[in-house]
Parts: sequence; structure tokens; C-alpha cells
Amino acid sequence: MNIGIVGFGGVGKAFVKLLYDKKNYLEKIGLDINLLYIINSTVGIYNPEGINLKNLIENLDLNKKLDEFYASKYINTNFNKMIEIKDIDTLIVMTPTNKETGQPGLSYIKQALENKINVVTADKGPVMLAYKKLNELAIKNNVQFKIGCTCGGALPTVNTGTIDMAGADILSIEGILNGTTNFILEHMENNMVSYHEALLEAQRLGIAETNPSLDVEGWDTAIKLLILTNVLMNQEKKLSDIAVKGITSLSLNDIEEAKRENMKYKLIGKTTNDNGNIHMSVNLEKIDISHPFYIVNSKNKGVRYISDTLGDLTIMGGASGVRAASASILRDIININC
Ligand SMILES: NC(=O)C1=CN([C@@H]2O[C@H](COP(=O)(O)OP(=O)(O)OC[C@H]3O[C@@H](n4cnc5c(N)ncnc54)[C@H](OP(=O)(O)O)[C@@H]3O)[C@@H](O)[C@H]2O)C=CC1
Ligand SMILES: N[C@@H](CC=O)C(=O)O
Repeated sequence: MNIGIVGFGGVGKAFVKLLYDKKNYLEKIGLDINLLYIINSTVGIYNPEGINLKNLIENLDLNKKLDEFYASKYINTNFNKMIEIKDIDTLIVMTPTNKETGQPGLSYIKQALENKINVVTADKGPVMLAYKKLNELAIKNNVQFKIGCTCGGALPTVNTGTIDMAGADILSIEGILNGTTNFILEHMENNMVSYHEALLEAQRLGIAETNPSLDVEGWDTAIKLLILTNVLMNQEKKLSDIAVKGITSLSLNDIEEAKRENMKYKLIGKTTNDNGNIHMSVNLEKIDISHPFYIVNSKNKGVRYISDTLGDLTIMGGASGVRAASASILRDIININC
């Protein structure tokens, strides 16, 4: 299969490395993934025969920029040219999340689906703002729209809710859905570092959003909660329907005090269905060991679904990270093709 990438930052680069590392595995399952395009905000490279992954990775390790590539082996391209040529089966969208407009990812996804190209996205903005319409567009054009990376990456929140809980009504969703804030809270607690130091470390690890206020002000949790609520509970809620609080008001003193009481602060998103009235919130909660999320440590996350017929299910783990996020993209690509 031929693929193109739009958005080539932390996750995009990790994805290319993963494709290379998993070459033998992919061959064994009969999936020959040929990367034809890489496009970022200013440049794009194209090789109709496929970009040489080994050469690309070696050059990226030397800190070469994408625009240095097309001068030698590749053709200079852009998104519109890629859509015109239309020689890819699947587009991977890894542009920054914009919660107000969903752009630029929203336009890219729409155009790809309209042109009968499958889409796998890490960008949450378009999914949060227009999942239903985009999914209808995919169905109309007989292609697939995969969103597993947008709601926890390696933590399989979407697949668990749609595939493994098929047939059940999900009555409530509760989750630690953001690895950055979970990491910051634990880093402050264990190492007594300031909030700013802990955030810098999360950014160094590549897990914070391009705009980190999305993480620390609770928006990334809210966006993921909203996607899960709309997709799994068949709702059409908006971000403005969620009461959102982040972690920025919490001091090291608050964390120390909680530690003395054997308690922990966690940023938790919650959707409940009260006889058809949906309530959604993102809040800092002080929890003790009896709470299932007490043991969600470091960059890990967790989600709990309560349903009518399949009971009370909690899954934990799926640490945030660019390699794990890229692995959740590969998971979606494999699931399109198997
Ligand atoms: N980091 C993580 O662990 C996870 C991230 N995500 C999501 O994945 C997406 C990417 O994250 P991440 O890789 O960390 O982000 P980065 O900021 O590292 O990379 C974003 C990339 O998008 C490119 N870009 C920006 N604007 C455009 C545009 N108009 N057209 C084409 N490309 C554009 C940037 O190009 P340039 O370099 O030229 O500016 C850059 O290559 C985000 O939506 C994020 O929410 C999801 C799960 C986990
Ligand atoms: N910033 C996010 C990345 C994945 O969605 C996080 O910290 O979980």
C-alpha cells in the first residue's frame, strides 16, 4: 500500500522509524507499506517509487531538515499536488491539534476522504469538531477514517469502546487521558521539582502538545473525553459543554500535603448519563488508594467504562510518548488492511 504523511514533527518522525523497525513484521503479515510523501508546514518531498526509510532516518539523525532532501533524491511537492496525483491509498495526518478550528488537519482529512483516500489521524481537532461528518464522508466514499491515536494513543480507548464493548450501552466514561499532566503531577510529587521544571521535562520527552497549555489547562483531556463521549455514547456534544479545570493552580505544597495523607492529585475527565442528561467535566481530584486510578503512574493513562451489559471495565497503561503514539497509528493502518 502507498501512504503519505502530512505533519512531520515528533510523532511523524517516530512513525517513520517504526515503519523501518517493523519492516520484517509487516512483510510477514503481507503488508508492504510504501511511503511516497512527507509534507510539513513549508515543504514536501515525494518519490513515486517510495522514500528510502533507512536513508531518511540516517539524515534525520544528522539533524537534516526536510527541505534539504528534495534537492537530491526527491521531488518538491505539496498537499494539493499529492491530491491531484492521487497515488496513495492512505493519508496519515499528524498536524498540531487546534481546538478552535481543527485546521490545518480538518481540510487535509476532508480532501483526502473526498478523493477516496483512507485517513489515519493523530490530530484531535478535526475529530473533536467533525467526527460524525468526516466518518459519513468516509463511508460515502468507501474508505476508512481511523482515530485510535487521538484518544490516548497506545491506550486503546476507542477500539475497546467500539469493538470490545459492541452491543453494550456505555453509561459512564472516566479517565486519566493526558500523559503530560499525569507525568508532571508525579514528577512534582516524587522529586519535589517545580511545576515549570516538570513541564519542561514533559516537553523534552515529546509528550506535551505543540501548544502545552492544551495539556496543563485540561483541554487535551477534555478533547479526548469529548471524542469518546460523541463516538461511544452517540452524542453531538461540544467542548463548551464541558466544565474544564487544569493543573496550573496546584502548588508543590498542595502536593506535599496530599502525600502526607497518602493521597494523590489526578486530572480526571468524566462523562455521566443521568437519565439522558449528559454531564461532562475535567477536574483535579484528590484520590486515595481505593480509587482505580491511584496506581496510574508516570506517563500512563487509564479509562473506565461502565456499561449496561458488559459491566465495569478499567484499562490502564498506554504511556504517552512519540513512539507509542506512532505505534497506535500503525495499529490503525494494519486494522484498515486486515
Ligand atoms: N506527541 C504525542 O505523544 C502525541 C501527539 N498526538 C497528536 O499528534 C499531532 C502531532 O503531534 P507532534 O508530532 O507531537 O507535534 P509536533 O509539533 O512535533 O509536529 C507537528 C508537525 O505538523 C507540521 N505542520 C504544522 N502546520 C502544518 C500545515 N499547515 N501543513 C502541514 N504540516 C504542518 C509541523 O511542520 P513544521 O515542522 O514545518 O512546523 C510539524 O512537522 C498533534 O495533533 C498531537 O495532538 C497524539 C497522540 C500523542
Ligand atoms: N499531550 C498528550 C499526547 C497524546 O495525546 C498527552 O500528554 O497525553
